Amino acid sequence: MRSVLDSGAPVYVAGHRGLVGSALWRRLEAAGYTNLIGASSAELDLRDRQQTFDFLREYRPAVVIDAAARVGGILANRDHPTEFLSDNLRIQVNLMDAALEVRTPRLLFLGSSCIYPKFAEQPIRESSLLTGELEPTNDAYAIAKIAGIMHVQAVRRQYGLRWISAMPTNLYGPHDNFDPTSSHVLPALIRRFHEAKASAAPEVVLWGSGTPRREFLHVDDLADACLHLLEHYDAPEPINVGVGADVTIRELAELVARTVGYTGALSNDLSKPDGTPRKLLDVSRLLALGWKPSISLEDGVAATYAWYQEHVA
Ligand SMILES: NC(=O)C1=CN([C@@H]2O[C@H](COP(=O)(O)OP(=O)(O)OC[C@H]3O[C@@H](n4cnc5c(N)ncnc54)[C@H](OP(=O)(O)O)[C@@H]3O)[C@@H](O)[C@H]2O)C=CC1
Ligand SMILES: C[C@H]1O[C@H](OP(=O)(O)OP(=O)(O)OC[C@H]2O[C@@H](n3cnc4c(=O)[nH]c(N)nc43)[C@H](O)[C@@H]2O)[C@@H](O)[C@@H](O)C1=O
Repeated sequence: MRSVLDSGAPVYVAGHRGLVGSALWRRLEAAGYTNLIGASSAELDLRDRQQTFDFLREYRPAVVIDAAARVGGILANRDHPTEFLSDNLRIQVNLMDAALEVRTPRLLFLGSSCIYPKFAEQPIRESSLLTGELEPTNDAYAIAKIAGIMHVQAVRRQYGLRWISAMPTNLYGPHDNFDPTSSHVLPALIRRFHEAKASAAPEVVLWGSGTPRREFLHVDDLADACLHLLEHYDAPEPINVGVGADVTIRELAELVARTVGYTGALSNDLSKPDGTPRKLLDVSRLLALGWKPSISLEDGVAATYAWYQEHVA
């Protein structure tokens, strides 16, 4: 019988048109996978239980990667907690219940570093989960993700399926969301500096104080790590995925400004939230599995800016 990780095995990438899903698709294709399955949210709304069960019953994937979610930056999370909770719970519960019914042997659930307490000890180990209060701007989203981790653990315990969870740090790359209000900081700054340069604006405004620290992983490295985990990781605990280093938002802005070629001033809008002061992941468990990132922040920002110029600007 074919192994679930053979290149001919049907692999369903939920959310295959998004930042993460499209990178997974590229990585799986590059690895020779020939039987990839995907559906847009217009074709298959994973919040709809019947549609989700019909889809999984038809395709019976050997591997499911859950990269479908309602995702957004700090303001989208702060202002739409109801949708971030409800949509994400429904998407992941429907997907996992349907995958359980067809006994999908291997499933990777993607969470986020925001599951950890706001003031977790740095770098954040997986064992910090549920040891303190969450960051209020994204607590609803974090609770949905924590429920997903528990869902994976429950299925493993009760049904013996080899499902796993990974917790990526902040991601960026091609096919990101560059919308000025709903996006994450890195694509937001690429757009803002590009537009400021084009209009010769004297200054660019950063949300918040610029002092929070964030860790950024290029999405192609994340996709590579996901494949590595599907091949080498099989345990109930979620596993962190990051680069093991972080920068301040001010430092990130200076890097993006240099990349874009913007030479004006930087100022701060202190009416916007800072969010978590720091969330550097401890990635020692991942490194011990023999994986490491290969794209530096400088190279990744340059490549993402080139992609933005070609596809969005
Ligand atoms: N971006 C980041 O910095 C981080 C992301 N993650 C996690 O990675 C995963 C993917 O995020 P990312 O790629 O950034 O997000 P995107 O917003 O780029 O992509 C999300 C994908 O989910 C699909 N989707 C959303 N709602 C539905 C629905 N109701 N039914 C079916 N499909 C749906 C979308 O489909 P369509 O395009 O067809 O509408 C889209 O392809 C998420 O679980 C997120 O939590 C974790 C850490 C950081
Ligand atoms: C991935 C992660 O993403 C979110 O958490 P976050 O890390 O706080 O995300 P962010 O990228 O939006 O902001 C990072 C920092 O950057 C500052 N900042 C400056 N200027 C802009 C700006 O223009 N846009 C944005 N978005 N932020 C800006 C901003 O004020 C903050 O201090 C959650 O959705 C969470 O749920 C989650 O999982």
